[in-house]
Amino acid sequence: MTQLTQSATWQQLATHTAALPHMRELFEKNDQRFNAMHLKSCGLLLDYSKNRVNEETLALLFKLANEAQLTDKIAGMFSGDIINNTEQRAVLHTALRSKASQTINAEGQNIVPEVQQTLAKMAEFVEQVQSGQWTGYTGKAITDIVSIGIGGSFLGPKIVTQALRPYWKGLNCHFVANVDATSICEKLKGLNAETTLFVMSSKSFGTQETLTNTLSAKEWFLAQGASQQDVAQHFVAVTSNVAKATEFGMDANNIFPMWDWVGGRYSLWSAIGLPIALVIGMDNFKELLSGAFDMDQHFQQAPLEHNMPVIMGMLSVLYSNFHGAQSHVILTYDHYLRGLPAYFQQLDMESNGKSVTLNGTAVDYSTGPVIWGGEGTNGQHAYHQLLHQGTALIPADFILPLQSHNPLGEHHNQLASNCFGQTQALMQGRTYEEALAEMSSSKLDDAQKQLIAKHKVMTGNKPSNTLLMDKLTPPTLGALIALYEHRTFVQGIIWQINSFDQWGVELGKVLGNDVLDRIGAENDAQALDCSSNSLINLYRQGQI
Ligand SMILES: O=P(O)(O)OC[C@H]1O[C@](O)(CO)[C@@H](O)[C@@H]1O
Repeated sequence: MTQLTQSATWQQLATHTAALPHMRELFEKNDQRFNAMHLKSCGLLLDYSKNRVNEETLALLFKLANEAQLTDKIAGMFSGDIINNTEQRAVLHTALRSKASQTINAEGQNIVPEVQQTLAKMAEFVEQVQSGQWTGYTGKAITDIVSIGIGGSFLGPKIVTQALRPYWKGLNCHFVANVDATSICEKLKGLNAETTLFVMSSKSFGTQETLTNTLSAKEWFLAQGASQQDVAQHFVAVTSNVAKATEFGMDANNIFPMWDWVGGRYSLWSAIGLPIALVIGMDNFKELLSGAFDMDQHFQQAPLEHNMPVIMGMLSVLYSNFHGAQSHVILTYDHYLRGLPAYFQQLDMESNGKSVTLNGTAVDYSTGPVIWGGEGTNGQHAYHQLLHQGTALIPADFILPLQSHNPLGEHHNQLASNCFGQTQALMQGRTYEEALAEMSSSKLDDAQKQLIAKHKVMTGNKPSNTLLMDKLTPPTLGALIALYEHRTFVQGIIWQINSFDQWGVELGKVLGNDVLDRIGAENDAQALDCSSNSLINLYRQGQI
């Protein structure tokens, strides 16, 4: 057993959680439960009262957090400690939303001035493109941005741009990530090369999908009548590999920097967010940063007991390690936030999908759960069935802005009612007696009623958090995303894992390239396992 699972607090949590009454009972006995278990900060309200906790559970969870020296670890991340120990890097995405007056050192150097310079460069570029001063090769203003990237260099900009649709300033934005040619071909259909600007985002400038898509975009651009020297006007890059980007044909002035101390899935706050800024404007982009900054302050300063990311992170630990939960669902009751579950999936699963501790010991407890989800109310007519009556325990986060950007008749009342109704149903469930009573006026005979009642029973006691905001705005979105970033960090600290590397994903890249060589080779593949050899050879034949 590891020290963690042997610890007295861990053992106490195991005993305590097994004996905790049903949430229905906890609510019946305490009508102040919401008052005691909600928290407001950074434009967000977290109601965590519908969780399998009482004061003692929370006290034990905070004890566990203290034993993991969570407060010191938070301070360490913000001050640039090399916490990504396998890549020997600091983890300073928080510096990207810092104030100009701050000093934050990475490897002994204050990085705030570079961050500010990059923001200024972005602001200048955004202004030029939005105002029409930056023109395409025939002198026309830019109308469309095509953002090419993958993973962290794609999903953040895409989801944020989608979420902030009401703040768009006039430019259209299209995102290409998949190496499947269908993606880029479909996106380019209908675009005019004269008015299209490509933003190539790749920290390494070496990711196969992004390079291939960018080269295809360039070929398309040249095929439309543009020349090689027009490339610089239509292709800009965000990368830490300036040499490779200039080799590609980009003007060194149009290359926006990235740094080793920013992980891909934490990078939307950097120049990787350039497509966001082009679409919503630099002022709104800065508001997004300021919402995240507020959450950073809260995370660093609030006591653990009143700290939103800490509470959410520790609740996740509770369900993963003491209730056997293998997954966690994120349900956004806002159409603009429909992409957020996928973003949080990347954030959490790439960060906490680990099975050895920082010092290489195999864990003997569950780490990151599967994160999934979708938009309410659609899921209620599909997979919510399993949430209510399936055998797996799946903690849920419900996210709802109180005011809609599109107030229309009864829509928002219905949306909110569904959101609250779901959390209530999950918590209280329906007993056999209640199910039977509901059928009292039915003409069915008793045996049939009893049978159906059994099928209608919902055990309840299913945990959920509800996150509210007044309205979805750049700062509330910034705070919301930073909240989940820090929640992910908290879990990683308790589990003693490195939340900032991704060796599994890296292996996939290497093997993919190896297979590509074999697909293009002259002779049939033979050196791999028989399944891989056969699949490659079938592919070479082009038919089964
Ligand atoms: O920005 P790059 O270097 O193209 O990498 C893209 C993505 O690839 C990964 O390294 C792994 O897929 C992600 O972490 C990263 O965001």
